[in-house]
Amino acid sequence: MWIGVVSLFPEMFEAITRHGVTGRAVERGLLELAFWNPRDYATDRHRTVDDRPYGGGPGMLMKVDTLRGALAEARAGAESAGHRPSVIYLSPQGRRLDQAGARELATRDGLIVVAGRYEGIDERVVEADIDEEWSIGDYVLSGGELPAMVMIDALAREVPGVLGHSDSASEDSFADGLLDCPHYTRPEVIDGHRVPDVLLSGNHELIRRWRLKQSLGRTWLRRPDMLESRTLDREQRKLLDEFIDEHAA
Ligand SMILES: c1cc(-c2cnc[nH]2)ccn1
Repeated sequence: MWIGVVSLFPEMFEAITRHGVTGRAVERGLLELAFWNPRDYATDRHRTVDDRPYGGGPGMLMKVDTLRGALAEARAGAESAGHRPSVIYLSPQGRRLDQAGARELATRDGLIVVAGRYEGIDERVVEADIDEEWSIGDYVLSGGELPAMVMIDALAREVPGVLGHSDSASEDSFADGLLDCPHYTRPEVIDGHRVPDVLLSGNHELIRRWRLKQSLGRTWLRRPDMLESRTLDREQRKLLDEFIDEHAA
């Protein structure tokens, strides 16, 4: 998947281009990131990239001409790579990113992701140049780079071939709308606390049912809202009822 990034700090993205699942996806050509820095489109001696807000008040905005210069080149880059990308702006005013949203974004014919800095960007640029605003949560950060990396990491895992058999996405509970079950690894006992016997049994069907029951139970306890929008099948209903009975006991 082709992703163009407009950012004043492209070097931040080494966190995903040089490490882990996303780093390997880039190496294998399954994920392609290209960067355009508004500072490269500054024409003044100080290479200015911010500007004062009309109406006064604290803080600055991204300078319009340098931002739009980078955006125009990113569009040209997408076109020459044969893509017709959606242009995404990361902001607290956007649609909340969740697993379904990541899955949807992974199907697009490329993305251009705009990472804002300062107090953000001119509203006329949002209206003219941005297709969709997306948020990773209700908090204000120092810029859009970390949210952009969170979004790219989440959608990259949905790109066919990115996750190998050793990765977990197929088991990822969020992938099926539940919280994840507890996980255990060596040693068998930590401070007197043993690994649940079922996980040592070698009985894969019992283990599958235990893990599903734990996911359902955890979701019921910690995120009941996720269950409201979900129809449980017969097995899931039975396992959750068992969990609730055991929890009440
Ligand atoms: C997306 C973007 C942001 C953000 C961008 N710049 C400051 N905060 C916060 C949450 N989700």
